[in-house]
Amino acid sequence: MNLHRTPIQVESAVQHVMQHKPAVTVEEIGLKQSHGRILAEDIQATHAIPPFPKSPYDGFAISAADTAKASREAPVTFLVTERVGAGQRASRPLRSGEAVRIMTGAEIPEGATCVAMFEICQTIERADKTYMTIKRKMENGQNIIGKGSETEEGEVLVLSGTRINPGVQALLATFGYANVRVYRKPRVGVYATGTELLDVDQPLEPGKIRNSNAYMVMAQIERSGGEPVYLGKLADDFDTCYRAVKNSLSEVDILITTGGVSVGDYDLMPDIYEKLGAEVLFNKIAMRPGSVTTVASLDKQLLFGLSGNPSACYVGFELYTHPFIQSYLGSTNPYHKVINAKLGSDFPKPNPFTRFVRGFIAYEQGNVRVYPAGMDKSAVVTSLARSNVLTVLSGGTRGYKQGDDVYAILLEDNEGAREFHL
Ligand SMILES: Nc1nc2c(c(=O)[nH]1)N[C@H]1C(S)=C(S)[C@@H](COP(=O)(O)OP(=O)(O)OC[C@H]3O[C@@H](n4cnc5c(N)ncnc54)[C@H](O)[C@@H]3O)O[C@H]1N2
Ligand code: MOO
Ligand SMILES: [Mg+2]
Repeated sequence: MNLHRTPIQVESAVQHVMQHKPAVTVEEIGLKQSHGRILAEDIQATHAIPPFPKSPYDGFAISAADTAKASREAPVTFLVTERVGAGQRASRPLRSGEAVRIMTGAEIPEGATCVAMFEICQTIERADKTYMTIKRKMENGQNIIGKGSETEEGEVLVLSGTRINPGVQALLATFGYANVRVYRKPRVGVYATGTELLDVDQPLEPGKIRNSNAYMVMAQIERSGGEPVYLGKLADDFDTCYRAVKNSLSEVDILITTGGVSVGDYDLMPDIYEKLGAEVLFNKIAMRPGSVTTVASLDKQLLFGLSGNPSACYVGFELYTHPFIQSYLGSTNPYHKVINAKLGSDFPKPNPFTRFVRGFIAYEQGNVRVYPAGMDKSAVVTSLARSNVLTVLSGGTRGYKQGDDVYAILLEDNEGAREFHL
């Protein structure tokens, strides 16, 4: 076991991971299932919006020219010939002196050049006929949503690589995409290693703990857009772990293990990578927690050796596995967004390595503040429950004070970012 590892910088570790370009594949899925997926095709307007001139109001479709002389003193009267609701069409073109009672969204009848809202018109019933009077002049085109006024046919509206949000889904439906081409989700296998691990449904035993990492990581995979595949927990036995890891590689696109990456007697992952013939991209990063996060590559597949310590495991996933899953998804914004924020409370402990403090965001009097979510130790699990940001405290010899300017990495913003800089 080589006890001396050379730490690399966080950004450089991210680059090492992201230099691996996975072979993305595309699948076609139903529109209803597409929310949150990444588009693998541009969305082009298959027709103009609106596809016909339509009324934005409930009112009367008339010819504006007929109102040229209308005034309070001299109202103009129209014969109401028919009524059209949205989805209906007038039976014939409108003639001068006629009005069609029209509802919001209905097609403007031929011959009509404006719509007068009900509120400015008066309706009169006389001898079985309906008339409408108006006391003001209307303009040509007034209250008409013109054909193609929103978008023309053929316009590219959403680019491939974009996440499908509710608005994109509305566009897909508008243009008749009953099915849509999206990038296939990578299957991300998860093994939790550790002889001390109990299943969730097992009672506590002396010296043992329940396996929380696997469930945490599976939720992180889902949050990042991947498909988690739980492969189980493994006792710290070399042959068992080696065989399990080797055999699972053909079943998944990406493999995550938790635990066993440090320098302890039962930390088996370094030897497993060696026996597999995998190339270790890095096994020490200048960060806390998660400094022992290890990533190895084998036949174009990446193996993420996340730490066993829950907070270290969590941070290692968000910094390195998250963008890789996103790049598997063909996303043009694979990274978490990094924003400027003010530190909400003092953080007196200095650290030579950059810290990624699990925290939460608050908006106070127009300021974005970030607060630590609880105890800030690698072995801690409780603070993770309240975390939605990683506050970045650059390494150095000083602690941080309330109000200091810091970066915060947003974990629950699903738009992402094109680049990642700290
Ligand atoms: N001599 C040194 N010791 C350690 C170093 C070091 O540089 N020199 N690094 C420390 C750091 S930093 C970390 S982080 C941990 C990393 O440990 P491992 O990744 O090897 O993980 P394990 O030893 O397997 O477990 C560590 C810890 O986490 C608990 N654990 C493991 N799996 C789970 C799970 N699925 N759910 C919940 N908790 C889990 C395990 O019981 C241990 O308590 O090493 C330091 N040591
Ligand atoms: O890798 Mo350890 O989490 O730095 O604490
Ligand atoms: Mg260990």
